Amino acid sequence: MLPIYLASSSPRRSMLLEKLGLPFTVVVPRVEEGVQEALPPHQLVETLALRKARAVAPSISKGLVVAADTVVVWHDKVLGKPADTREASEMLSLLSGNEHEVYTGVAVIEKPSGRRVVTHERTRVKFRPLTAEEIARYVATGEPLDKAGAYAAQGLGAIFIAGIRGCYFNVVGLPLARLAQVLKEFGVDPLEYVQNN
Ligand SMILES: Cc1cn([C@H]2C[C@H](O)[C@@H](COP(=O)(O)OP(=O)(O)OP(=O)(O)O)O2)c(=O)[nH]c1=O
Repeated sequence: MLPIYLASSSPRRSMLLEKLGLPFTVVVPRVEEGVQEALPPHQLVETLALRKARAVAPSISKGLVVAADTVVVWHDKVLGKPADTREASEMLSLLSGNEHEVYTGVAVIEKPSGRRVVTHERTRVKFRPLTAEEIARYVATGEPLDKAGAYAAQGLGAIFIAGIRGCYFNVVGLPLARLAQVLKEFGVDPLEYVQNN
């Protein structure tokens, strides 16, 4: 099986990829994540995911480089990671009582061939109405600050979620079912690996 390299600094993405049971190595990509507002969200996350995979690919001689990027979208407004606590509060006020979309782009580059697959997954998340006090208390925990849309579905942010339509793992940062389909295109099958190892 081709060795897998996860081009990500996100501990969440590592934990999610571990669920597939495949061995992998983390390589932190050095990229600028400037949000290009002009692109539609699915193109934006695919572009950013590919940029991360490309940043790592030159240092790999043989294997698959996997990268991802996640944004929250509310009414055509792309919400990345909040710059500070004020922006985190603003984002949560927008999401309060509404349904939003979470897009994660996934890029896989095969080395040495350079063959690549880039795709994305979209999940709809409905928030219950939040009070100003709840938002203030949640922001004070620090949890929202390094998360797209200023919440963590896998953390305390779970108490805001009234419902999810689509892949939950996509919300946390890596759409596992979609990724497994892409890995299969490169001859990597988690079920086959588990059976043989
Ligand atoms: C919506 C949501 C996002 N997030 C996280 C996933 C991503 O880590 C982060 C979005 O930022 P990203 O820029 O996608 O990723 P990152 O900078 O954390 O890591 P890297 O680029 O090195 O791979 O938001 C959650 O953990 N839970 C959630 O519910």
